[in-house]
Amino acid sequence: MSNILVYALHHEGAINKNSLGAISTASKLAGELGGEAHVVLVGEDISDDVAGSVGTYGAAKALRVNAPAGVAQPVVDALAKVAGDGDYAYAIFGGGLLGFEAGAGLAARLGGGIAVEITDVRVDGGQLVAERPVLGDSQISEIKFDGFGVVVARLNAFEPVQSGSAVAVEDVSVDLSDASGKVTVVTRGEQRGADVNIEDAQVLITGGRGLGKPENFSLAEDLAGAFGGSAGVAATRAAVDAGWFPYAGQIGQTGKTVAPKLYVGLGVSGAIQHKVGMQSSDAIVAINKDANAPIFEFADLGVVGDLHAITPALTEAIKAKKG
Ligand SMILES: Cc1cc2nc3c(=O)[nH]c(=O)nc-3n(C[C@H](O)[C@H](O)[C@H](O)COP(=O)(O)OP(=O)(O)OC[C@H]3O[C@@H](n4cnc5c(N)ncnc54)[C@H](O)[C@@H]3O)c2cc1C
Repeated sequence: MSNILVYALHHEGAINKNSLGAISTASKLAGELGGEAHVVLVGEDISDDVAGSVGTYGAAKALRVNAPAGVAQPVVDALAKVAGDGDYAYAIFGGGLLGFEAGAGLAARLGGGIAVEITDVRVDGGQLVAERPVLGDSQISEIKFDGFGVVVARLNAFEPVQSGSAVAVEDVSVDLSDASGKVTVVTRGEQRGADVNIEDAQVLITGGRGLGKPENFSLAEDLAGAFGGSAGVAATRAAVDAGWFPYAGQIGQTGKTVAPKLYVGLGVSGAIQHKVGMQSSDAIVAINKDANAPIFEFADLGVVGDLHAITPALTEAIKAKKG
């Protein structure tokens, strides 16, 4: 039997969407391996409702560890303890910086292997095979583990799928290592003070340097507003570096990876470092005045023209269509 451990990140009573995706994926894979997905939650005030809710995404067990949240070392201690007490072959993390840190620590602690930025995992010959895009996402490498395997997903790679019902919560007592007390979370908040969540948006309007000035992000906001609730606004690094938009909303190699149903680029050239963060979008629309802009090479629909004229007209058209 091969059970799979999952680390679930939570904040203010909600489990992180990427963690929910990891739970759903782990539960499906564990089923194929003849095992179960067991979820570890680390924190000081996790309610029964929050912890037990992991069962609704397929987990067979919710294991709650009373330890500081938000830093890697207590997570490593917690997962290593649970892994040592049970029959586990793999651990899956939903992505993000804490997942990288804790995943690497866990692999080192258990003498296992780690694969990061994973976009898919399957069972083959009774073991997990993880897929990792390489060379600017132009190729896929396949990774198998010799011993305990830690899989850290790329953000938004694993979709949360509801299945099952809430489970009883088991409290696990963990002796924290000395290193666990060496780092304390002082405060939490978005970098540069912005509250921008681009990963959950179904429609993302992305502003690039072609917007010309920060005030013109209102064009992107108006268009997102016309689409409605699930739409958001994001930016290229050029726009972020210019101080036009918060870093939390940056798509790309040094920003976030997104996969909305619809991506609309306003004055975005489509540099490779931007492309790697948005190329998994279901549909890509680009408005750019330069017919040779690289974004037209991978856009599903390209509009060559001045965004200042086209975007307000598009916003009105969407509003009219939506009534
Ligand atoms: C190590 C490294 C990491 C990086 N990481 C990232 C990253 O995470 N994310 C990221 O986005 N970039 C990243 N970059 C930067 C990247 O290489 C590009 O410089 C950046 O993506 C360009 O942003 P842009 O498309 O907004 O600007 P530009 O490349 O300047 O493009 C602006 C576009 O707007 C068009 N335009 C201008 N005026 C109009 C108009 N009136 N109407 C319509 N179109 C118009 C132009 O034709 C042009 O194509 C990184 C670079 C490096 C070296």
